[in-house]
Amino acid sequence: MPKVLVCDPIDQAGIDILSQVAQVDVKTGLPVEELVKVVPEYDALMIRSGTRVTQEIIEAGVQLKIIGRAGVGVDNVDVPTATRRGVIVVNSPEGNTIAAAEHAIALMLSLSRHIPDANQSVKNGQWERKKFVGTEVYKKTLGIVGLGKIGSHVAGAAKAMGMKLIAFDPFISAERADQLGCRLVDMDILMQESDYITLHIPKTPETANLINAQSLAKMKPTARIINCARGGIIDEAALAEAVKNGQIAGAALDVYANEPLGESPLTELGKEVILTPHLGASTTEAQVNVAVDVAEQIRDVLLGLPARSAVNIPGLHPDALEQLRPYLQLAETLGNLVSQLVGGRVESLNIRLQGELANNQSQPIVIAALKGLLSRALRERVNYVNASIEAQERGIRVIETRDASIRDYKGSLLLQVKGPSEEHEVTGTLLGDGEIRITTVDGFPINVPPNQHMLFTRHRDMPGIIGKIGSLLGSFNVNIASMQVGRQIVRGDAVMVLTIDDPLPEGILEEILKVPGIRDANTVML
Ligand SMILES: NC(=O)C1=CN([C@@H]2O[C@H](COP(=O)(O)OP(=O)(O)OC[C@H]3O[C@@H](n4cnc5c(N)ncnc54)[C@H](O)[C@@H]3O)[C@@H](O)[C@H]2O)C=CC1
Ligand SMILES: O=C(O)C(=O)COP(=O)(O)O
Repeated sequence: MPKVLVCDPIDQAGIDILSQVAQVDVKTGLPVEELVKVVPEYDALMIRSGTRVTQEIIEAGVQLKIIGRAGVGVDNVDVPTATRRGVIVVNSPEGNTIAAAEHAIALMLSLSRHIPDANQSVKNGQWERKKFVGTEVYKKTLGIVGLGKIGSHVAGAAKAMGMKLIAFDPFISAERADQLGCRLVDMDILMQESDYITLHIPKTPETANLINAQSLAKMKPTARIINCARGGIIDEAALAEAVKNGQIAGAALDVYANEPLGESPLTELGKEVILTPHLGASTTEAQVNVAVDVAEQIRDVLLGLPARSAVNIPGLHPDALEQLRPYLQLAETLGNLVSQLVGGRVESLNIRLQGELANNQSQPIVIAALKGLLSRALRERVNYVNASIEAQERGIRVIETRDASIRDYKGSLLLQVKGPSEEHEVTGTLLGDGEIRITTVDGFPINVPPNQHMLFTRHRDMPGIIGKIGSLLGSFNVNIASMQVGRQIVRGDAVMVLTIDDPLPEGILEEILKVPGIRDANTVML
């Protein structure tokens, strides 16, 4: 049974799902050295923001197949190392969107009405109405940095409160911003015009220290900034300084460069600064959402199925993935088959999506074909995560074409593979029930389901050959399950495809090649 290590607190609903297929150990708060020691026995890790999955941990995780982040940000995972090692990294892109957006709004209103300090004052037995006079957000300008899922939800809520919206997001179209009632501006304008600024961008090398002493100096003295995205996007020392000097009116932070926060100039400031301990995703609803979402993906991957939100495999909407899943299997099977026909090194793959398949997103299908193609050489080391990198590093040229006009089947896939000395092509399709059929080999029409043990021959179409092969296999005690011959012209060349119950015994291939009229013979294991 596979083993999953849960390193941060996650909802029981996720643990229940994982337990269907794996032994689940919950060990939260392990120091790195301890994690490096225990990780070799685990097939999967499930984490939140509390665990940093470093290169050292991933490299020690010799069995690791998947790292599941029960949340959005994967900046605490060394994704490039995971990718190189073929470890899938998944997250839950939408599970905590609402929770994080509502927390940002809560912080904005808390800042404008001094709610945390007012609450504390009443609890201390005081009644200080004058001290806590606030300001309204109505008709004030909210500057949203990052108009993705969380930023968009914040925009909707802020709009409903009558705020004016401006946004900075270089990857969002003006039409999308328009739909959300936002005016796209550059970062300088956003800093200058906003009464409130809220950050909803990932932490990347470009966004680190995006808000620094220089940019803070552009803000209005009445303006406030909220960071519910990631620590390290704001220079905390510069922010503390700006608040202290009255250069800006206040700030609310949920995330910090180092967590837990510990000693910081921010904790010494008064009611102008509100600090929460990374609570953006901490709602009952969000925790169930992300735990279930990520646990289901870990379960699927451990069962050999694709993950729907892998951050290091080409993204595909779950519905599209569901529809494409049988074709991924087809592509992988054909890749595996044709690589065995070619025999050794592969120089190029020409992949053609035909019929209705031509209208589909090709990238996952190409990756599946490459995975199949490399599986003989790399075995379980190759997967959907690293197949493209492995192919690239081996210098395999990939050419993709589409032909919607080919209507021999509803949708079919053609793979042409060139090696240094041999070149082969196969086509396959799916039947109504999703069963795979190999429909051509080197241009010869056949109709064969893939089988664990197969024999492919190329021969001259002449009487007696089929009988001879049959007797030869019989003399080696090989049981034939099915046999098919495909030809283009009578007494020209033909292919023969046999499915057999057991692997071919040693030496038999040499005997087959001696049969007059046989030009080529290959065993294939699928
Ligand atoms: N405090 C908390 O507990 C939580 C924090 N988060 C953080 O919130 C961030 C945003 O999450 P989502 O909205 O779901 O992500 P998203 O991917 O939907 O949106 C991010 C947006 O940022 C934009 N962006 C990227 N680089 C940018 C740059 N240099 N300048 C301006 N815009 C840029 C992107 O175009 C995208 O529209 C996450 O990366 C995560 O770090 C997410 C959930 C909970
Ligand atoms: O989802 C995110 O990116 C978050 O920051 C939430 O972090 P958490 O899972 O609450 O440790």
